[in-house]
Amino acid sequence: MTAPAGTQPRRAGGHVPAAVELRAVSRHYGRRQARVRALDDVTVAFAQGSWTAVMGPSGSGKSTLLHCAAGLETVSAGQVLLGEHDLTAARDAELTALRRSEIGFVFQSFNLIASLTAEQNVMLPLKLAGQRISGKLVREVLASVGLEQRAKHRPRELSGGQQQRVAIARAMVTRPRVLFADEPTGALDSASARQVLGLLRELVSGNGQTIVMVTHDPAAAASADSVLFLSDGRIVDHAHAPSAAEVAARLAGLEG
Ligand SMILES: Nc1ncnc2c1ncn2[C@@H]1O[C@H](COP(=O)(O)OP(=O)(O)OP(=O)(O)O)[C@@H](O)[C@H]1O
Repeated sequence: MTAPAGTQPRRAGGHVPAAVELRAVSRHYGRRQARVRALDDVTVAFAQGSWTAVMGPSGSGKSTLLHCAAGLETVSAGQVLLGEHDLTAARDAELTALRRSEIGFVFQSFNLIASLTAEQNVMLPLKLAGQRISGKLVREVLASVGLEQRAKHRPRELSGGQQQRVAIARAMVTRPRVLFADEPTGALDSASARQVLGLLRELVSGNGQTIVMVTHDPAAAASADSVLFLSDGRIVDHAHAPSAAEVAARLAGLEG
């Protein structure tokens, strides 16, 4: 199915290129009777500088979509394009390099390394990518998430919201083309969640960052520019700038 045009907004002066695009992507698990079609012929383009939330009932394929788009999972059919790179045609070494330089990933459970300080966690992707580590850049990225005073703190010395902001700084330090977020506010209280969503908004509006975010929370989804709804591995609905109440109503319709 082709996603509605709103997923790939047009702006004055022409067409906004896609940061990441899925073309007729399917992903199956298992064989024969046990076969599950987690994604079923999904075509969607996420425009540069857009923030899209992905919602749907449990098991509808949200995480599978995110993982396939980020090159963390192979697809059974179709193509995933990250800018000019075809992830589905990339060899392992190229895929690893693309994941390190072009993709940022933020998880519900933060996934920070407990023994490292905030700044060491933020440096890690640069180290892994074999890039020069600039202390100035690391300080700037930590400052951009409001944690310049916490550089030397370890994760256990930080609140959940602060840990997630370190995780966002870590994901952003390589200046990725796309930031993928899997339930980034799922483990946070509502005040910390609002702060993290405010930070994501700044990244999109201030830096033109592209964000694709899976969430179960209608309020979080309503913070994005648009919301895609999945059901049984297919895109079944799309809303542009909906309110949290509209998101909740559409989701209830799918879960019904
Ligand atoms: N490794 C796997 N092996 C077999 N089936 C899988 C695997 N991963 C996911 N699935 C199945 O694929 C379907 C989609 O799963 P996915 O995790 O993408 O859904 P989701 O919408 O993210 O769900 P939730 O909201 O519960 O996290 C489900 O039926 C799930 O059981």
